[in-house]
Amino acid sequence: MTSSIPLALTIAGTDPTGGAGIQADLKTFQEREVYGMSVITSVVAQNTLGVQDVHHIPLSFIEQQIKSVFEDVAPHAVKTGMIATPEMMDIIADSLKRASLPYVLDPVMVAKSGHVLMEASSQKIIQNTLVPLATIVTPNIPEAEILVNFKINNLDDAQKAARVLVEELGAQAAVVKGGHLRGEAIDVLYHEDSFYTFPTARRNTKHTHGTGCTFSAVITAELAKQRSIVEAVSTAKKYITDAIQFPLNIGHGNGPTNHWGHRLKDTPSKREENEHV
Ligand SMILES: Nc1ncnc2c1ncn2[C@@H]1O[C@H](COP(=O)(O)OP(=O)(O)OP(=O)(O)O)[C@@H](O)[C@H]1O
Ligand SMILES: Cc1ncc(CO)c(N)n1
Repeated sequence: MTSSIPLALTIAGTDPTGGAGIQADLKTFQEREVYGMSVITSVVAQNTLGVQDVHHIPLSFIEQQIKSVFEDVAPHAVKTGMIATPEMMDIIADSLKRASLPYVLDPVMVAKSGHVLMEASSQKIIQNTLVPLATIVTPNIPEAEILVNFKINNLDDAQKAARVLVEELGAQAAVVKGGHLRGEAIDVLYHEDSFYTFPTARRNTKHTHGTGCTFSAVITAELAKQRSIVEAVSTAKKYITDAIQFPLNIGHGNGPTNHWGHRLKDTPSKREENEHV
């Protein structure tokens, strides 16, 4: 039975402190009023200070989780986050090919803390298996550099990378996120022969754990509602800006963003409180 309620699925790793991975995705789906579902690839012992340990879920069990979801509650859009090994990529690619639905690929490689979340041997595999299936791929600057194989030092390079991801590597659209460049936080989208830029002021904060997961989860939620790619990226940029703007100050390190930040921007006292943070 097909549902009129938008349904989104995330296939990713976990963050027990709730700022990144599956937990961030589900919070984001909920805030965007989309019913959220999740398939876990790796259980990660991590917090705002870093990654302490990783336990990979056996391949057959990842496959079974995906089967359980699709046999009962077929999603309208899916995203993938942390996929650590080439073998996991292969089985996920097979499932996505069978399902044929909007697919957001967040090519998670390294956590903000510097911990590697994707085996080096997977970096080439992701290029050949998952990028060509993506409705949109959402790398940060270091991830884009690995995928396109050149350095990105400025906006021009980011645009060039977004175009390569589409025209040479086969994604339908690509947004290169500017969180790691200097100056304004500018994201660059390339889709249907056109560039779109989404600039915001860079917030001087250390609480950016899980920004990429949250950003791609919004895009997934919006695609589940059948919004266009440009509209979905624009909504994601606004949502993550609000989530960074109203920090929660949780944890001893790089804390999570505020997934309900978008609800606070119309509250004058909250806005003033955060104006100078
Ligand atoms: N300091 C900041 N101020 C404003 N916007 C930011 C800042 N840092 C990141 N962003 C925005 O957050 C979104 C995610 O970008 P970013 O490059 O941080 O992703 P990421 O590195 O994949 O995140 P993570 O690995 O922590 O999940 C983008 O829209 C980016 O422009
Ligand atoms: C599980 C997971 N996915 C993605 C990231 C990147 O933010 C993270 N830290 N942990």
